[in-house]
Amino acid sequence: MLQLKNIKKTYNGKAVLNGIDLDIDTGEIVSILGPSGSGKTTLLNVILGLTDLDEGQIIFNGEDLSRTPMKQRGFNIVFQDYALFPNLNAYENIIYGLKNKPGVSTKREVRELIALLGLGNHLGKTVDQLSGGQKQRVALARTLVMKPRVLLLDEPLSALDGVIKESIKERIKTIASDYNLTTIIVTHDPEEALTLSDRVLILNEGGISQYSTPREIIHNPHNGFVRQFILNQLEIKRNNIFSLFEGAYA
Ligand SMILES: Nc1ncnc2c1ncn2[C@@H]1O[C@H](COP(=O)(O)OP(=O)(O)OP(=O)(O)O)[C@@H](O)[C@H]1O
Repeated sequence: MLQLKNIKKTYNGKAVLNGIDLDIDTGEIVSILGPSGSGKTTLLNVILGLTDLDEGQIIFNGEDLSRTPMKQRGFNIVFQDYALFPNLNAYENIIYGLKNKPGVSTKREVRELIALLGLGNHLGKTVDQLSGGQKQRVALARTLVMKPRVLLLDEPLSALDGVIKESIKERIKTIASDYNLTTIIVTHDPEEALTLSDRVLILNEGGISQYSTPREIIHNPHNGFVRQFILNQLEIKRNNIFSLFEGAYA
């Protein structure tokens, strides 16, 4: 279990995270959802160890990691822009991290992961020959071969379109369940958060507005912000689609 206790972070005198308390069960998918500037990326970076926290604790399976350097936490992130090495092909990108830590994944495990992510036919392609969805899967594979203890994903679906988005979503769910891997995802899209996650953390101005299952958020929004920001966005999306066809059957 990953526990965040009273996490605080201030930039230039402004509280960006103002006391976040959170428990995430092992194998759970949690989305961090909120408007621009609400502190999503800062929270992700604090968990990763890229950003130091000012106050509070990060406890993983009972071990206090609050001051543990990023590399020793054993958490790993897929960045929004994938950050693949352009001079390497897909396969070389996937196994890159194993050069320094051989044996973390066996050849068989790497093969299984490549099959799971449907990358078998794309291994020889250079990065610029890969589509957005393929790049995302290579980035996921490259991270997963290192067997992170927690997987962090920064806006993993934002650059992808409809069908590809659904396919990546399903793969993320499969990975979290097959590997019992705690997965934390930053998104600004309520639909993504609600359809992908076991629980959704809704941030507003550095504080928790609601932390619940998608079902609970839909049926029992805890406050006006959740209703306004999250549910209204979904309603607007829905109405936009339905208004397109209004009168079509008249
Ligand atoms: N390194 C930094 N130095 C100063 N201020 C920062 C720094 N990083 C983030 N901030 C500020 O902290 C606040 C939260 O930023 P953060 O990037 O966490 O928000 P976010 O919810 O991820 O936003 P977005 O959806 O736009 O990416 C913003 O006001 C931002 O300007």
